[in-house]
Formats: sequence, C-alpha cells, structure tokens
Amino acid sequence: MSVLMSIRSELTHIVEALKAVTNVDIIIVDEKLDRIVSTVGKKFASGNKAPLFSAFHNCIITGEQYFIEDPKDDKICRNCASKEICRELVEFCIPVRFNNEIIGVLGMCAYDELAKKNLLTNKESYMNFESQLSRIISTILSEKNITRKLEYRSSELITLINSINEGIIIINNNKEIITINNYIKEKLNVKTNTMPDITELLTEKAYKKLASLHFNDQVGPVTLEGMEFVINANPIVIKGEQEGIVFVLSDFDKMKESVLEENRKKDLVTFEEIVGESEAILQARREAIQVAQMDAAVLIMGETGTGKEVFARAIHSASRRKDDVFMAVNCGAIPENLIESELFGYEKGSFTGANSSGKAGKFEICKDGTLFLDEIGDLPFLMQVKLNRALEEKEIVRVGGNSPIKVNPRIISATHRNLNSLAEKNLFREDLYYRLNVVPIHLPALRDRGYDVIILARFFLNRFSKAYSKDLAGFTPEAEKILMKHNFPGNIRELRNLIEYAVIFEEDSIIGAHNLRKKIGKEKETENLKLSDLTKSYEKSIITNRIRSLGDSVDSKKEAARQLGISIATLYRKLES
Ligand SMILES: Nc1ncnc2c1ncn2[C@@H]1O[C@H](COP(=O)(O)OP(=O)(O)OP(=O)(O)O)[C@@H](O)[C@H]1O
Repeated sequence: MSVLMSIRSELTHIVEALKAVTNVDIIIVDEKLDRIVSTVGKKFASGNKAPLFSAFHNCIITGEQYFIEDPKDDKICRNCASKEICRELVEFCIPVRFNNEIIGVLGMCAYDELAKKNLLTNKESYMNFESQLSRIISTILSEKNITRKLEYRSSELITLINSINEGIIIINNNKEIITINNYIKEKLNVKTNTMPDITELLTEKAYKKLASLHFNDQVGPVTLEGMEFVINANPIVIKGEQEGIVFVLSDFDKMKESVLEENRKKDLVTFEEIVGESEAILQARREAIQVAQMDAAVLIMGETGTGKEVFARAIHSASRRKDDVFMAVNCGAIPENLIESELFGYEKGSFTGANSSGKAGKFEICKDGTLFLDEIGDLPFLMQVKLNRALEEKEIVRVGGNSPIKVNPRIISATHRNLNSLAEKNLFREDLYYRLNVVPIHLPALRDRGYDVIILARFFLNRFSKAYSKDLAGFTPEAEKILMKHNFPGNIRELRNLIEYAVIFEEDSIIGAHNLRKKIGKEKETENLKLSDLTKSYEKSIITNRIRSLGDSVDSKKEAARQLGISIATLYRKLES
C-alpha cells in the first residue's frame, strides 16, 4: 500500500475542504499514478489511474509544478494517453513530498468557466501551496504512525492481560472498571454488559483495606466466588497524578502450591528412606512415626549431621499436613535483627532494605503446614518471648504492622544443644522449652550406631555411583575397618561427603582404604594406635560429648563427672591426656 493510500481517509477530508474553498476539483494520485482521492467522481472516463505521460505523470518524474492554462495545446500534455478525451480547461499539478521524496501529485482541475476563473485568479497563492501541502501530509503521517503504534501497544497489552493466569482489573479515578481480563470474567463469573461495582467484585472490606494502604499493597487471601485470592493493588501514576488503579488477583492455592512444589522438589523424605538398623535409630524412628499423625510439637535433639532435618521432613510427610507446606528456618544462621521479619514477615517499608510491597513470613506461608525451627537453642532471647506468644495465641503480627494474622503451623524444632540445661541457666525461656518439647526425640551420634556406618556407607555408595556414573561394587575390608573406626564428629553428613569423595576419586571397581585415608587425614587414623591409646581417645570422646550436652560451665563438668562416676580431677586429667 502506498504512503498516500494509508492516509486516504484523512486526505479525503482535506480534498473536500479544498474543493469547498477553491471551487475547483481536486485529485490526488500516488507515485504509481493510482488515484487516491478525487472530487471528480465518476466524471472520469479512464479507470482509476491518471493517464500515462499526463501532467500528473510528468510532475512525479520531474518534481516540478505545472500550471497548464490550455491542456490540449500545452507541450506537457503532448504525449498524454487521454489527450483526446481531456475535458480540463485549466490544470495545476503540485508534487507531494514526504522525507524529500515525491510520493504523489495533487491536481487542481477546472472543468467549467467559473472554476477556470478561480484557478487563474488565485494562481500565485496556489503555487505557494506546495510546501504547506507537504507539511500537512507529514503531520498526518506522523500522527498516523503514533496512532498505529498506540493501537499496536494497546492490542499488545490486551492480548497480554488476557493470556496471563492471574486476574487483572483496572479502574479509573471514578471507581469505574475500565479493563477486566478473561481470567476474571471466567473465575468471578463477570458479564461485561452488566459490569459490577469494584467494591462488589473485590468485597467492600478488601477494597477499604487496600484504600487504607493507598492502593499500593496487597491484601488477602480474600474469598471470592469460593476461591481464595491475594489482591495486589498498584496505582497508575501519570506525571505525578494518580489516574487509576490496577488490581492483580492471584490464586492463593496456586501460590501455596508453588512453595509446596519447591519444597517437594528439594527434599521429599519418608521414613522408608531413613537408613539404619541400630536399636537407637529404630527407636527414634518408631517414636517419630507414632507422633507424626498427631499435631504435637516435637523437639529433635542430636549432634550436627545426625539427620534432624531428615526426621522433621519424614514426620511432615507422614502427617495430616503432608499436602501443605514444610518450611525450615535455621534460627542460628539468620542475623538477630532479621529473624523476626523472617518468621513473622513485615509490612511495606518497615525497615531499610525491606521489599517495597511487604512480605509474608514463614509462619504466614506455612500457617497450615509444618514449620521446622532448626538450631532453636540459638534463637535470641527476645525472639523466644515473641515465638512463645505466637505459639500460645496462634497469631502473629508482621513487623511494622498492627493487624494480627491467624496461623497454626505444626512446630518441629531441633537443637544440638542441651535446651534443658540452657533453660535451667535462664538462657532459654522455660515456658518455650516446655511448649516445644512435648515429644522429645533423640538422634544418636553416628559413632554410637555401630554397623549403621557400613549400612549408610553402602547406601551413599549406591547413590553417588549412580550420580557419577561409576560402577563401584562396595568397599574393601580395610576400607570398612577405617569407616568403623572413624569417630565421625560431623556424623552422617561427614560420612556422606567422605563417600562422595571416595566415589569420585576411586579408580578401582571397589572403594579401597587409600581415598578414605586421604580425606580423613593421617592424623585421624587410629589403626596403628595401641589399645591404651584407643581407650584414652574413646574415653575422651565420651566425656566431651557428655559435657557438650550439659553445657560448658564448671557446674556442667562437675555434673558430667558425677554422671560418669568419676571425680572432677579424673575428668580433667582424661580430657587433657
Ligand atoms: N538416616 C538417614 N538416612 C540417609 N541419609 C541421612 C540420614 N540421616 C541424615 N542423612 C543425610 O545426612 C545429611 C545431614 O542430615 P540433616 O541435615 O538432616 O542433619 P541435621 O542433624 O539436621 O544437621 P544440622 O544440625 O547440621 O542441621 C543429609 O544429607 C541427609 O540427607
């Protein structure tokens, strides 16, 4: 389509206006001589094109104006294809330019004496019309371009908001709904011919709440047509003035589902996957299975890497809450000033660095799920008070907020510290300790699990052989001996890492002692030690563990000595040996 054809309707208005003012007929052709508009109508005999070699044609070729006072005799018209049938008394051709190119011709033609007189009288002023004409065409074209871009943008936006899987409602400052996407029409059963009021659609309560938040925050979940939505409001601001509001409605179930999915992918653990046959681990498993079905708080105690989180996940998977969220928070790893917002969330702008739209905390996200509070013994004292209150009242208040939010997560906590003795020393709130410790589960250290070391080692060998595409059949007797003798202060995590290392570096078809030794370190090897040295080291580890579980004070050491049936002096001597 030629440039002029693309603005045909605009040109029609111009041509009609010109005809009204000048009383002469106007014809516009494009660079291919196609007539775009004409006031002459059907009076033309020869089709839709201007004749070849006509004044129009010459004007396109040369870019010059032609004022022809006697068309039949003028040399410009000598070769015109329609010369014989030409009825024009006077003809004036002006080239139409855009971006310095000739894109067509505007012709002013007189077919009667009155028009002829008019054209001749105003010849001078019409001859100056060329530059104005080009300006008008340029303006129309750039406006047309902007309009086309706007139309494109608008249809792009409509397509976009109709293809997303969230609800979009846009209102103007008079609270009138101006856009609503297909998702909302379908989910909230909205008929566009009877557009409801925005407060009816979002509920009066949710609308008022968003209004109190200056339409720059979120509320929810809000139940609409039986579905739960989180409603996010954002003002449309143009040059500093609010011109309307966009509401985005997200399906709360789906939001939860995505958190769930994330967790499922991360680690879905069942009791079947908890490896080990030692009496200590079987006992812990039995207790955990029994308590899983109940909603009681569980406190899992054990050294680092003994599988506390694995147990917590398995309890969740076997509980009534298994289809809801499981979330783990490491109370010892989060800076003290952030722990409250991590657990309870925060309102918009409540502290520097906070997300501008506020954020739900772990309690809110898994309000019906399981919250695993790892390293609970490291929770700052002030937070212990707040946590205790939240558990007691089953509601939390976001940092910087004032409305309470109902929450009811099942709490499983874990610690490698002795909470009882911390509570006795007033380092851990007693009321919180009792609230968390409804069902205690003790996980044994790996060194106390006997042959489980080999069972677990084989389990990890199998897992990592697959992961690294290695064909490893097992361990040499010497390698098994090293595993059985090693103390494993890092417990199952250390064993897992050790086996992964050995799998990567083993060049034989069976894991030998060499790579295990390399990783454990020569100094930790015990096989060349005498029985007396081994006994000493074993005694030392028993004493250290007992002290670790009781606390590091002098009193704790006295208590450890009492429990082990030795004097405090013997305890110190054995520790120093
Ligand atoms: N019984 C088990 N069977 C198989 N793998 C296990 C078992 N127990 C723990 N693991 C593995 O050992 C590693 C450590 O477990 P986990 O993180 O649960 O320990 P933890 O006691 O919570 O550690 P920390 O106190 O350091 O947080 C994980 O890789 C886990 O998969």
